[in-house]
Amino acid sequence: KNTDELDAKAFLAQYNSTAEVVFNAYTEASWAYNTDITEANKETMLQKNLEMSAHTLEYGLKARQYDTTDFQDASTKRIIKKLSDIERAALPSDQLKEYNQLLSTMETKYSVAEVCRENGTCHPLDPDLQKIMAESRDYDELLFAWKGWRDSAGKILRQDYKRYVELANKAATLNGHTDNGAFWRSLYETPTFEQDLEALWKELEPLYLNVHAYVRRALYKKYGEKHINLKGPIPAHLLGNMWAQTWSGIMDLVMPYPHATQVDATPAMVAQGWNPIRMFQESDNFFTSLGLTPMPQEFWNKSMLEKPSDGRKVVCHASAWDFYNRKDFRIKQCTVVTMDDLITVHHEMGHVQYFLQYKDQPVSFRDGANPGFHEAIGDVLALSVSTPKHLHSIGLLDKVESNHESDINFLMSMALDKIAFLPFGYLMDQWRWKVFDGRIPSSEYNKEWWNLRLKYQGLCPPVTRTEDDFDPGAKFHIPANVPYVRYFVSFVIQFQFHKALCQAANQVGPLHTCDIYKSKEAGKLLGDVMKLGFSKPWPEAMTMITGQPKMSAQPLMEYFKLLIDWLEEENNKNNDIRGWPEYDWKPHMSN
Ligand SMILES: CC(=O)N[C@@H](CC(=O)O)C(=O)NC[C@H](CC1(C(=O)N[C@@H](Cc2ccc(O)cc2)C(=O)O)CCCC1)C(=O)O
Ligand SMILES: [Zn+2]
Repeated sequence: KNTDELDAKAFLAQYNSTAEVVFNAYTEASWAYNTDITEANKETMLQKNLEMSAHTLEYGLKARQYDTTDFQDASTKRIIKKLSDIERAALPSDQLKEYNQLLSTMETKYSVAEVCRENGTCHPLDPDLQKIMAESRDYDELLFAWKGWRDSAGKILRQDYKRYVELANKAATLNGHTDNGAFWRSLYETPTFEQDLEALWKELEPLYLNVHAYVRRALYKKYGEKHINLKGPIPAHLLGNMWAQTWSGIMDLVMPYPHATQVDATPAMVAQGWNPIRMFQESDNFFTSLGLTPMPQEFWNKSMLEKPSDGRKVVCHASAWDFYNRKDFRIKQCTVVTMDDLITVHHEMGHVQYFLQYKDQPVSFRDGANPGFHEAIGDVLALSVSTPKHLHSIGLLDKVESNHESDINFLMSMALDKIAFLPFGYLMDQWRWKVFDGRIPSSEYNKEWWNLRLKYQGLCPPVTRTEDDFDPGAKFHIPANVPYVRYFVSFVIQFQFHKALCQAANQVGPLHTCDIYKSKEAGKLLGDVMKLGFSKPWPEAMTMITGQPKMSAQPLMEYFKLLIDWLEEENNKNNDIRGWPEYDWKPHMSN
């Protein structure tokens, strides 16, 4: 083994400069494919992916030659260790080709899927089916979209997925992991990661049960006892979202005080003629108000901020892209003019801000401190933007009342996204970790999916599901091979960051009214952590922001304190039970 540290540093310098070229070539090809799905673009992307894996293999095998035990430089040790895991490049070349082919096939099938009516009109997920799921209040119309999407996008992926699992696991074991889920969890460098997550969930579950009970009562009023059992799970297609992962789509059905102030800025955005560019400029303005970096001109020139109208097939699922040349950063988003998408704009811009802040790190450190950090940045700023005070300041709410009823309305709208999301963010990778480690065989993919959906979210399918279905495949991240527990982590830590930044900004008053807009102190705190990238273990980054190294549910619960007390009282008044003891109840099925 080579113990020469200077030799290792020279090796890493060579890695870094060659990696930028190879990663850039692949990212350009992937962008070309994602923004114009054609066979030719797919072939080019697959070719560039193979070239990137060849580079990873060559340098990974060399990295493994070093014994870094006595190295002085912590960064050199850290990069050598990271390069030594060569992921899919460990596969024999024919299986690597098969694996890459599977991934692009699954993502393509998902992205081009649509649901057709008897009259022949067909609906893509974006924007058609998403709009139906958020806006329709017709039980059967919702069922048409919900079942149709799973028939068109989920079902057809089952066999591809089964083979993908085998190859992903093979690559993981060739890199010394027990399975692919263990590899994914290793990115958090936290031996107690699973226990920590379970402890957070146990702390937060009572909040979710109160929101679930309250929303179930509202849906009971709307859809009646044929479709809602006040002691049972909620049919999964009634929550305002295709996956019931966020529930703000049904805010109109659950608003506690309909006569208090509105919280939805969408009508004002539309009335004032906002367009996608304006939404991104507004977000850029918020970031620069904190003293963070403005989007470079190349971002505005090369991003795809709207669904193309020239008939091109694109991957509409929003995403942020680092082209690994320290200059080129883009967002691809089929933006629609709604408050929901203004939040997503901030989420994606948070990724690009992170790219900008760590762009001068070695390539191996151009990542979040952990994947949850990368997901949290944009959402932290969105917590300030979402306040009635801020929306009023940018002309999207005509009046702001700071009274109890308006507070409860606002907190309910936030809870329908942030609290409703927690069980979904947690269960997605519980299902995948069990698939990867074999606890869920392919013969039980769908049964176990619905067991987790019942256990954590208290949902049931509106129609019978069988193993002919593959409902997990109907959620982007599953066919797209994108881990998901990062979002659960993000939804917890973003409130820790929000609290810390509000303190840095000398904001007084309750956490849910804090707006860090224009605070250079808050911006510096966040910017300094983003500059680190992946160069330090994430507890160090957590300590830089919050003064302590752990994930904590306390700031989230502090933020929602008023609502938690109100819900407890309201659900008691209605004699509503928390949970779904009649767990095997099934909704009436008309057809
Ligand atoms: C090249 C590349 O892939 N880059 C990565 C970023 C990176 O790794 O650098 C990336 O852009 N990933 C796409 C993904 C998109 C979105 C998403 O999928 N969100 C989750 C969960 C959620 C839900 C509500 C919410 O408020 C926040 C998150 C979902 O919708 O289920 C869609 C809407 C928001 C974020 C993303 O941005 O995380
Ligand atoms: Zn994200």
